Amino acid sequence: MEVYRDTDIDEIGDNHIGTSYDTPMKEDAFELSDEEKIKKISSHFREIMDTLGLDLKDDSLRGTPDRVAKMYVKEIFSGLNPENRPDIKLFDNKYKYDEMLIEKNIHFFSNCEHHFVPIIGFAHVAYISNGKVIGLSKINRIVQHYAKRPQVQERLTVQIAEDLKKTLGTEDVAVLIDAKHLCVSMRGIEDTYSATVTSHFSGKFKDEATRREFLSLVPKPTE
Ligand SMILES: Nc1nc2c(ncn2[C@@H]2O[C@H](COP(=O)(O)OP(=O)(O)OP(=O)(O)O)[C@@H](O)[C@H]2O)c(=O)[nH]1
Ligand SMILES: [Zn+2]
Repeated sequence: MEVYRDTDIDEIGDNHIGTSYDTPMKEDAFELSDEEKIKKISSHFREIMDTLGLDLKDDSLRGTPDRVAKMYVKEIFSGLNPENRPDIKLFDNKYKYDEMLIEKNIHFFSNCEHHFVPIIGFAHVAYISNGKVIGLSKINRIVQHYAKRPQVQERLTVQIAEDLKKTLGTEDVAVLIDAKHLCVSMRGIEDTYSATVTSHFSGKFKDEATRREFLSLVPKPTE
């Protein structure tokens, strides 16, 4: 009898498992300007509304396609454009601070890439300085940058961790995300209470004691 193993999953159907944590983007993703993208999305969204049977002559609905298009490009999906990655200035760790620094309770809104409805949650991020110190708000800005993309929580977690590692020149980074997916609560299974917890620990945070210290200092995932 054939025994099914979890590792067989990538050979089943076209369920290809990639190795990259990059958001899958087309080669020509940046050929259109923001203004051109807004125009195109607006026209497609008008079609969606029209197909749903909405009267686009109504004065409240008339501007919606433009509003949605602008919101996608300039606001909730602005993190797809690498030019919008925040400028990060590092400082020397003159104070020789050698314990972990935690930026906790970073509240974010993202959107699920499967259903395009919100993911709402908290990120808790920590690092141990390797000589450089990052401005606190820049940690929040990095989280917001990757949150402003269609996402899955696993990728969001890894993208934040990998960016910080590169920026700070250290492997000693931890990221914990506790979030609610509206695609699970407002539709489908309609579970209002479940939440999703993901984490990434690398460098010194792989040590049991360091990981435990981090976990003891951030809020427990909602019970
Ligand atoms: N791993 C992972 N899955 C997610 C995330 N956000 C949403 N999903 C899931 O993605 C899956 C998409 O599965 P499909 O079966 O194609 O979609 P669906 O028919 O709408 O699924 P239901 O939500 O179960 O109705 C769902 O199970 C979602 O709950 C995420 O961040 N990570
Ligand atoms: Zn979803």
